Amino acid sequence: MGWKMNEAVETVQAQAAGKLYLAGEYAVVEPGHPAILVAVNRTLTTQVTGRAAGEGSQEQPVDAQRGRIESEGHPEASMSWHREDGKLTPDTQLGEPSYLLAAAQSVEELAVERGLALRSYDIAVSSQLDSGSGKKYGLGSSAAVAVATVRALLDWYGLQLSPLETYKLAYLATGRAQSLGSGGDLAASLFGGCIRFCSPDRSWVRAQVGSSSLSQLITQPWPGLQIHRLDAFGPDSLLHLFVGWTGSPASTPSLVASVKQGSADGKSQSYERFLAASDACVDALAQSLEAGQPGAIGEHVAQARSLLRGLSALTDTDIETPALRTLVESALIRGAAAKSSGAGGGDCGIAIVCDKQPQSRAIGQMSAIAAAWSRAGIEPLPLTVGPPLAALEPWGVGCAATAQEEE
Ligand SMILES: Nc1ncnc2c1ncn2[C@@H]1O[C@H](COP(=O)(O)OP(=O)(O)OP(=O)(O)O)[C@@H](O)[C@H]1O
Ligand SMILES: C[C@@](O)(CCOP(=O)(O)O)CC(=O)O
Repeated sequence: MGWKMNEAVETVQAQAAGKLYLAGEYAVVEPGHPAILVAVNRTLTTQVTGRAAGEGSQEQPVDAQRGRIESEGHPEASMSWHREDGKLTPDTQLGEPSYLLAAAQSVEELAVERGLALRSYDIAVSSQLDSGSGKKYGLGSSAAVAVATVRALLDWYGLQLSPLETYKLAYLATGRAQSLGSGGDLAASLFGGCIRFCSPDRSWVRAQVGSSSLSQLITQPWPGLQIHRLDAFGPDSLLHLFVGWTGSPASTPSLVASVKQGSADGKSQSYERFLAASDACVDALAQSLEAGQPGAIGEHVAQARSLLRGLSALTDTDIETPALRTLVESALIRGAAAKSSGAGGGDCGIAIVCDKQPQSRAIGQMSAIAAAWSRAGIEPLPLTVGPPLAALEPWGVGCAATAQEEE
């Protein structure tokens, strides 16, 4: 992030990373249940540029302010805006709720609470998370657009929030556009690297929204929410993440809704068993990732896969599609740990390979997996785990007692 001065037109920009789930999918939607996520080394950038003199200039009174929001490849989220009663409002009604708009409106609401004058500006979003030719990879583009836009506009208005407060603001913003996800995607996108994440109690958060200001809400502890850094996939790590794309996009909200519905009807005991087993599996995997133990990593990734297959059968939801199964099995027979990533139903699968020594056998193993995937119509994506982007407490001994946000 930074300021560029250009004849009184100010520009500020912020980036957010794409994400992938390694384990704990679906369980993490329930408050307090953990998942492991990584940020990838591809980002989305939001740029905010002040309007020069003329119509909609930032010097004009609030109600005369105007701007344009443009996201490359996303006409549904691009719009011209004006103000109604001070609120940033699209000139024409949008066909669907917009994460980008919700992010901008949330930061402005905070700015007003903190007594700042609203200004007018244009927003431009560019992304490395879609292919540009309409391909959707499942790298968390909606979370990244929310995080990058919140960060850029906070900077634009000179509002200084901690990373955790910024996370909460992005979570509240996305809740205005969609209300089913865990918020793990936002955490990976904002904090970068590899994290262990437990979702906040969404109904508690929702109940606070009416009665607390944004300022109060983002500074309060949130029950259930835990975000810790995992020391895995760093520059000296022997672990490598490998990602394949099945070529078919999936709708996370409808898969999550299907699992919710399927786990409700008289199946609560089996679902509770799934949650408990997932918690144990995620924490065992977190430990083995931090310790860099290939055998244990393989065992726990296999267990996470098998738990998802059980959930799939329990709830009649197609999580590991035939293409994902091919992706996983062709990585397994080449010695990697592998499973679907995220909600499944398409999108991406992951494989983890481990060098015996730095740069030893993994390169050959990875090219064998890439070749097998390509032959099977799976596209290997040239991704690695991205660097940490904001400071976080490490996970580890005693972490349950130091959970950041338990009341
Ligand atoms: N670059 C972007 N700019 C503006 N809006 C975006 C952008 N990317 C995604 N969105 C919005 O987010 C919503 C969901 O997008 P999409 O299904 O592609 O991704 P996603 O939620 O990130 O899914 P996944 O987590 O599987 O990647 C859509 O309404 C879309 O308009
Ligand atoms: C199924 C779920 O646990 C993971 C979804 O991951 P993805 O967006 O499909 O990569 C949902 C969530 O955590 O919001």
